[in-house]
Amino acid sequence: MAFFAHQIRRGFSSSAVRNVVIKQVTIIGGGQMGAGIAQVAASTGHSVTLVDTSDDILKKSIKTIEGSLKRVVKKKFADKPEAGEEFIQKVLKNVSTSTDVGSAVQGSDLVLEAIVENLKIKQDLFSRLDKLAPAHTIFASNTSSLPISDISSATNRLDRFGGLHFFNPVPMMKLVEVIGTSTTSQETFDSLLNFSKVLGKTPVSCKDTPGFIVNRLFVPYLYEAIRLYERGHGSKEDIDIAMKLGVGYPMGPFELSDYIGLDTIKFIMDGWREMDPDNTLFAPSELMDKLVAEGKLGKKTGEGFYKYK
Ligand SMILES: CC(=O)CC(=O)SCCNC(=O)CCNC(=O)[C@H](O)C(C)(C)COP(=O)(O)OP(=O)(O)OC[C@H]1O[C@@H](n2cnc3c(N)ncnc32)[C@H](O)[C@@H]1OP(=O)(O)O
Ligand SMILES: NC(=O)C1=CN([C@@H]2O[C@H](COP(=O)(O)OP(=O)(O)OC[C@H]3O[C@@H](n4cnc5c(N)ncnc54)[C@H](O)[C@@H]3O)[C@@H](O)[C@H]2O)C=CC1
Repeated sequence: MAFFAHQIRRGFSSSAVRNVVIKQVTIIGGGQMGAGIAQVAASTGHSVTLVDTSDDILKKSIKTIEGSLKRVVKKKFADKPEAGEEFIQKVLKNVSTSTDVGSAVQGSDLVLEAIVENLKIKQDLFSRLDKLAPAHTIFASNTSSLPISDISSATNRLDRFGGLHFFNPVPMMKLVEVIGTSTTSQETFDSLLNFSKVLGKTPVSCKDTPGFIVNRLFVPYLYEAIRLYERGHGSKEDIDIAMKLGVGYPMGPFELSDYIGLDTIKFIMDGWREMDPDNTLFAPSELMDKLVAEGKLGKKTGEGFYKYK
């Protein structure tokens, strides 16, 4: 009886496949997160295809991966620079790029999406991919805030769809949140959990609730720091120093907001406010709205709360 209940909870269906050992990975979106995940997957021996909308963006993604790998080997192969260079070349060989999602998903065991944080765009992508990818392929989203079940509803593979939420910078951050919806099969969930471990990360299991574990606690904190500054209760610099030295956070909330991207953070909060308008934790910030409207999105555009030039 317990086993049966368990099967229902995870939406075990006749179309469910066995535990998939993930070897070939397609990552859609070659921005900060997609490039980082591609790097870590390729470094752990996976064959990776990175997809974005133009070759220019993909060239930038590969440059980012190369730069990040150089930082990794500087530490890991400090006394053996030749072995370090060999490692970089081996990892880069595991990554190919494409602007054609149709061909990129052929033979793929896992399609992991890390494109813009917008439900409609993610749904459109997965709806197309559902028709193009092999039957056994697992789909996962790296969304920061959107319900996985809303994204997966655009497909016919509800049992083979879950969330894999990585943290920025991916090569450094050890956590992965693994999200199962009420229809994710146990096999799919286990495959995603195992994949995270093979990447050298520590997975935690999350319910499909807004912001999962980390962002539900973390994004309201970032917004409260901004509102505190707007109320004139502290300078950006002092708030950053206070949170670094007072509670040992490696970055202050303004530095970290710029690092993540103000568009991503604002999108998360706007979505939650729409769902729960009376929750004061989700109150907006005029300054955040203004900076995003001006295209000052943080480090990636050269300016956010601070300037980077
Ligand atoms: C929005 C969401 O949905 C979820 C999120 O991601 S929320 C954001 C979560 N992330 C955080 O909270 C990040 C907080 N910051 C940190 O942990 C640290 O500041 C950090 C890991 C980013 C950098 O570490 P640091 O010691 O403070 O600074 P830094 O001197 O730049 O880096 C030290 C070493 O780390 C490594 N490193 C840092 N970033 C790296 C990267 N992107 N790739 C590879 N190696 C990197 C390098 O070895 C680097 O040495 P070099 O500078 O000599 O190359
Ligand atoms: N920035 C962060 O700290 C974190 C972000 N995330 C989530 O990861 C996702 C990506 O975020 P970032 O990498 O920061 O964004 P980004 O803006 O750096 O990169 C997004 C990339 O997706 C590409 N793209 C957009 N639409 C596409 C499509 N239809 N097909 C192919 N490529 C497409 C863009 O060209 C861009 O290169 C978002 O869902 C975000 O919420 C998750 C964890 C942390």
